[in-house]
Amino acid sequence: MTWNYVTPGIPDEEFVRDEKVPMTKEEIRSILVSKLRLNKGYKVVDIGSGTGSVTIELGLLVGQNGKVYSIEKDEKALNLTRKNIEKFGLKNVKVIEGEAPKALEEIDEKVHSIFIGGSENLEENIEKAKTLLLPNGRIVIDAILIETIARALSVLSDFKVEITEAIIAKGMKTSKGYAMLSRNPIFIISAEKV
Ligand SMILES: C[S@@+](CC[C@H](N)C(=O)[O-])C[C@H]1O[C@@H](n2cnc3c(N)ncnc32)[C@H](O)[C@@H]1O
Repeated sequence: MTWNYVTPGIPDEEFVRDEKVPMTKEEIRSILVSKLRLNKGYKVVDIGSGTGSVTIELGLLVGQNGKVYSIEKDEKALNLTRKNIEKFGLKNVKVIEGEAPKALEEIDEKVHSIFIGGSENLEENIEKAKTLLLPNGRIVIDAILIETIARALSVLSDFKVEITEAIIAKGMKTSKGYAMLSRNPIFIISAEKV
């Protein structure tokens, strides 16, 4: 299927995937993208792009005058990010190969929002991300571990913070009807520069 929409929450099956590379699921992507508060022409960063699913959502939303910097350190994941960028025909993404925060040094302009989906070097990444943000810029982090919330909060005292827990269940058709299957709860930390 060709994807002709800018609505967030692209179905998971639209992406080129590999079971060894974890992907942020479509409902979670919808929430976190809304927390990034985007507009056409915005410049955004995806730290730990994995399959590239968030990068693709961001690229479609900011449009051709916007820009997405997509950072990934793992070769297999990078390969998937590139394949998905190609599949969705995006021309507004710059893929940066390497580990943040060092890889963030390749970004030579201020940005509106930064998404952190990879938790390695989290505190350092948040500190570096702060220096790249425009006024009222936002940092959004998604996490599986409750410890990640504490780590993020330890370096966000100068930001206005909101924490959301998303608990999603999906219907699975059985012979008797739909049974709801729960997925892992995900924490979404949204922080705004004040
Ligand atoms: C949970 S996955 C991200 C999933 C991604 N949002 C998606 O939908 O496919 C986390 C990714 O972040 C990467 N990562 C973790 N810490 C990183 C860092 N400091 N710099 C660059 N990549 C990082 C990992 O290699 C992994 O691919």
